[in-house]
Amino acid sequence: MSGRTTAATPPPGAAPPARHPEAPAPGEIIGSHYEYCFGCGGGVAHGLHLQTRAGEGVSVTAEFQVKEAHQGAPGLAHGGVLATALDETLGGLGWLLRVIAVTGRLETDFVRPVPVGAVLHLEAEVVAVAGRKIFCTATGRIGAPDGPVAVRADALFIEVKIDHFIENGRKQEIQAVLADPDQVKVARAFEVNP
Ligand SMILES: CCCCC/C=C\C/C=C\C/C=C\C/C=C\CCCC(=O)SCCNC(=O)CCNC(=O)[C@H](O)C(C)(C)COP(=O)(O)OP(=O)(O)OC[C@H]1O[C@@H](n2cnc3c(N)ncnc32)[C@H](O)[C@@H]1OP(=O)(O)O
Repeated sequence: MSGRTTAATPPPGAAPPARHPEAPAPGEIIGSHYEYCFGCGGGVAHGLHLQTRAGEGVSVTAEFQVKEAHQGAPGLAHGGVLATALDETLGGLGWLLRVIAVTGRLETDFVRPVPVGAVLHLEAEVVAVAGRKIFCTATGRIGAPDGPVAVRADALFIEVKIDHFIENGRKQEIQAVLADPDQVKVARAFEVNP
């Protein structure tokens, strides 16, 4: 069952996604975009620590082990945390297109409860692109890449420029990022996008 709305459905005339020639090779790990990202940063003690990997075509995979700090009901993952795992995995698709994009809409189906200790195997792919709008989908399966589907999402990501972060982020973090040459390299990597 899918609760996809028209907002997350590509309009007629949307283009099939094109893998960028400089996209990471299938199997290559896509590094964290920001050390203090709750989804992928190594600097967040109770974060999800997702490590996303490039897949075939315009797709990515990742694994998320549910920890005690991620509970909603006793012994079960919080739905918002699972949505975050889907969102972060979908965010990795920007690296395959070589665009910076943020979540505009995330429509999530919770199909099965996910116990603490379980590993959620996540997969996301771009379905279509229309201008700045990137239509994509993701699933999270319990225990194995072909395990039972626990969560799935349809999403609309919107391409933005670096200024989106510079103009909207809190000053102290933005200044710290701009002072870090490695982080600037990550942020600027997509600016020239033929
Ligand atoms: C130097 C410092 C930089 C440091 C950064 C470091 C690294 C950066 C690299 C990568 C980071 C990138 C991503 C992170 C990766 C993963 C994390 C997971 C992803 C997230 O967690 S990310 C956070 C949550 N996310 C937001 O924080 C967005 C808040 N939001 C906005 O900032 C605006 O809302 C925005 C920009 C989305 C759009 O604003 P806008 O003004 O640019 O464009 P506009 O409104 O015109 O929309 C254009 C077309 O999209 C349609 N549209 C828009 N929104 C829609 C919706 N909700 N439903 C249906 N349609 C929608 C319109 O209807 C129109 O469609 P049409 O063109 O057909 O009319």
